[in-house]
Amino acid sequence: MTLLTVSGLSRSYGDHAVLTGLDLSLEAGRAVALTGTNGSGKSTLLRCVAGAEEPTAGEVLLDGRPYDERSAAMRRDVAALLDDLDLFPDLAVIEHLDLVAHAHRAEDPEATVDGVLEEVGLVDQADQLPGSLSSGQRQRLALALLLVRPRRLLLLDEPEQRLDTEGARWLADLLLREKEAGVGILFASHHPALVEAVADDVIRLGSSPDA
Ligand SMILES: Nc1ncnc2c1ncn2[C@@H]1O[C@H](COP(=O)(O)OP(=O)(O)OP(=O)(O)O)[C@@H](O)[C@H]1O
Repeated sequence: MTLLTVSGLSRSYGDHAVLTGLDLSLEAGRAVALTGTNGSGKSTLLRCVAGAEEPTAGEVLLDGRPYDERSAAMRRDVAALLDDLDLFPDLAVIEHLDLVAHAHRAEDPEATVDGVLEEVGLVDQADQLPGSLSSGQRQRLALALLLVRPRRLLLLDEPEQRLDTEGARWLADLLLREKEAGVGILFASHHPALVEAVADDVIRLGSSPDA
């Protein structure tokens, strides 16, 4: 069964048609990259798939069924890093991770959180508040929030942003490991090396060449 199927997806803002009749499918353990110029519709597509935005036409199926973000069971399968990360200003890094791990009933939340802090390189920042993090550390926290919860589909909007060179390589390894674990990944990126390393298929939105 195909993990994610998007068919005939269109999204317009007024008379500006951003996406018209887009089709894609993604199998478990594979990755599809969305590339294209600024404004070509990558974030719009990810937001429509995540249920954060209503498509003008078309449908999004998860395991062959219409994706409904009101269903807790379906939400559990889909972990998204979009452009809208909201953090609690008075909860430390580790408290954010604890909260999400517990909310998603991770098997051993403490061990999961400790392992993820190590994985994303935030052990020394575990007790810091979000406002005191560097922008790259904040991005690492955003990624960590995906890793402490169950997931079968990752939706990632420019996951490489604000990461240093080593961080970008780590991210590629991380996403390859996610694929090996059977997770499907749909991600938008402006980072050719990440796309090359991780994507099985590339969908280029818009028509003019990417920068
Ligand atoms: N709420 C909105 N109202 C009007 N226009 C919008 C809205 N959201 C997005 N757009 C427009 O839709 C187009 C696609 O935007 P989108 O953010 O999907 O592009 P993108 O490919 O992700 O770009 P980038 O590479 O800059 O992240 C842009 O022209 C944008 O201005």
